[in-house]
Amino acid sequence: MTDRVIAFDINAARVSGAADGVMPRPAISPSGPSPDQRLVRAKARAELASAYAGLLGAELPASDVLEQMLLAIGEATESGATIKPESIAAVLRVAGMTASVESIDALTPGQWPALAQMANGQMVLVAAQEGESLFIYDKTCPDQRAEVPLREFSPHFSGRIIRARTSLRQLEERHIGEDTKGHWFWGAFRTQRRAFAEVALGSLFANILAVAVALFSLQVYDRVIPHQSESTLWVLALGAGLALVLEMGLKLARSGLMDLAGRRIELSVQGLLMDRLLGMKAAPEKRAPSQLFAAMREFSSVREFFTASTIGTLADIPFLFVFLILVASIGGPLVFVLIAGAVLMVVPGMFLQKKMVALSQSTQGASSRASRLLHEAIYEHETVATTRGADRIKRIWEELTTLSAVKSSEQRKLASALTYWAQMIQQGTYITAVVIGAYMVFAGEFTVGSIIAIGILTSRTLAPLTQLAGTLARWSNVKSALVGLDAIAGAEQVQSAGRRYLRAETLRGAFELRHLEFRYDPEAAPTVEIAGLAIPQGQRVAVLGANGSGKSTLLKLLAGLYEPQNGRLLLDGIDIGQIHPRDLRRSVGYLSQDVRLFAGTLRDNLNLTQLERDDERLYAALDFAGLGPFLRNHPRGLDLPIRDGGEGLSVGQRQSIGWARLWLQDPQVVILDEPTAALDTTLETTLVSRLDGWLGDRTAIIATHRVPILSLTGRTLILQNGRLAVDGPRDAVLAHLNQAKGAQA
Ligand SMILES: Nc1ncnc2c1ncn2[C@@H]1O[C@H](COP(=O)(O)OP(=O)(O)OP(=O)(O)O)[C@@H](O)[C@H]1O
Repeated sequence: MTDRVIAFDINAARVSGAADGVMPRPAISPSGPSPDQRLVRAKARAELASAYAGLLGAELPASDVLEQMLLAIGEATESGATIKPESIAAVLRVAGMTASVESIDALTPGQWPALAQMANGQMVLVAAQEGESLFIYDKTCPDQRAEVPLREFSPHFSGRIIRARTSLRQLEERHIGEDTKGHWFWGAFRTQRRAFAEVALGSLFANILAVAVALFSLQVYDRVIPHQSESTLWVLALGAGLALVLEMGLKLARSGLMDLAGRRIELSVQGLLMDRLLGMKAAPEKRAPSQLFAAMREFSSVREFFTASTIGTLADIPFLFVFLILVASIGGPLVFVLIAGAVLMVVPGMFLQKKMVALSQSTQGASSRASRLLHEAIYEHETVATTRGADRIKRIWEELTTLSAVKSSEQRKLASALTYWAQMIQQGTYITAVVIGAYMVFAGEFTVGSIIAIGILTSRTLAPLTQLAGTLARWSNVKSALVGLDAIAGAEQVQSAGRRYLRAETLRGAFELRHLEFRYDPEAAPTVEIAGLAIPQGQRVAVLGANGSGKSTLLKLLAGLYEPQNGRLLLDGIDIGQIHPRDLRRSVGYLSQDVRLFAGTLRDNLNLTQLERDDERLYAALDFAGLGPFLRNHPRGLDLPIRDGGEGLSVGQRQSIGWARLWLQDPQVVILDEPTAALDTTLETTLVSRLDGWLGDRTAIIATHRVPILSLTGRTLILQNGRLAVDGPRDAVLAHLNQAKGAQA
């Protein structure tokens, strides 16, 4: 009986046998499971979670789960614990499902499929329960299911299960097939519908209470004063005072609610914008980085607009009608004076919207260029100083700041004019209403109390419109900021929403190019144009060519960073665009000509995936790249600070960091752009001697001008103006080149 249950553990053991490509980790503590064992368990659990997601119709490859699990292992290593079911539930939630850990008292068919935790900590995937049997996922069985009697299962069951369900959003995406989230910005408001409904309700009551002061005056002037009734006066005053306190309480609650909703919207929108920015397809011909930078910065104007005070103003506007009805009931035709005043207050703001938007676009354009210049002046300070470029920068800076100051002052003037206009009309309406009211008193149609009440109501009715004039002026900033942000939110993504990519756990690395064309400038000749090229799995190819011949561009195409405009690029016989971007990035390593570092520590820069928790592995990577001795002797070692802008190491050291990152990634395909250009000859020779073994049967495509690295390759391609001019075995091509050189000499 126990054997059956232990057989579930065999899943873990079997998976451990398949733990290829994962570096062994040394044990950290003698007690408890070693990191190796944890890794094996994580792998087994990843497989189970993946199989479970599959049962629910979701695509969640084990490799993706494993990456999340490794993060969990890292955290657990520090606390000495192992992976908890909660972490598995969290991974399932990351994949878009709803998942929770539940304790159950009895085994019933409705609970499954679910992951069940056994008393010894193991996990099993229970697919179904029929009669007195459970069907358990077991990949060694022909139909991947093993039947286990309940009485054998129950004694070993811990009572805890992880239950996941497909979320409504996933169902919508799966069956309706369109992006159901709506507009990236306005869609976020939809999620806060409830909060806004509460705000509207609060506004309704606050506005009704606000009427109290007008009614108080009406009663005092018309009833209390003529009858000199002191007690009524105090009762009315008390009632009006109470209404004021209630109104304030309601407004406070309303602003708290709006603040909360605003914060939630901001967090979700900012998160979405960052996701879109990070997931953007590289399209050098379409967007300048400075535009993106400026657009993101302008989000602050959007944020400022949607603060509680603005939304408060907007929320009060619909209740203008409540006041108008009240005015009509007290003052009859006087309501038309108020309506005319209201129209006059907002019309100029509406008409001037276009001009305001144009002005704010100019201001934002100038300030975004100014910030790019500032960026250059700070980060490229040395170049500016040594190339005597300071005068140019200063001139452009002055031009841009003048432009931005003039445009923004025009904008401010217009906004002030609109506000003053609105205030003037508000006062004018008041005077007109009082004058007409006075005539009505003369004619005996009206009381003095009514005039006072109308006066108060006029101010209350038109007050939100005065603020609206200012709000409309600020709205122009938001409108132009949203245009820039739209470009980010709508940018083509590496991973398109709603698309099902081909999942490939590992890629072997056989490339085939057919009539491939790529150009940066749509009007110009192709930068790379290759009629046909096949690189078999495991081949090491050198790409040579003059500066600007298209080597880097070809490499970026092969790495899947750029998309060809024409032709096909196949990896392992599959169009590279079909492969899931995560799988592509996992299996295809790319070392660029210019290795960039990020602000933080050296450790952060090596461990960009956050999957590496083991400093020994980081040192092994640095040893491979030739930086080990330097860093071991350095007082800060892996904590070496990398400054803002990625400074802190020499160019050659940065290239070595690139090598170390590649070693940690351990990909099957390596694409290297001038990978030793910045290294000294000693380090280059050492690295090349290590590389032969490391490259093994990986496919390697290397653009280079250096001879030592050529010795690693067997085939040479020469590019000329983006076209393949020569393709042959290395020695033959080099001999031919030397002959040609000799003939020229
Ligand atoms: N981001 C870009 N936008 C526009 N044109 C580009 C861009 N990158 C490269 N180019 C152009 O494409 C052509 C090929 O450039 P590429 O960097 O691929 O050449 P390369 O062979 O790698 O040169 P090098 O040996 O100098 O590194 C060049 O004429 C270059 O001007």
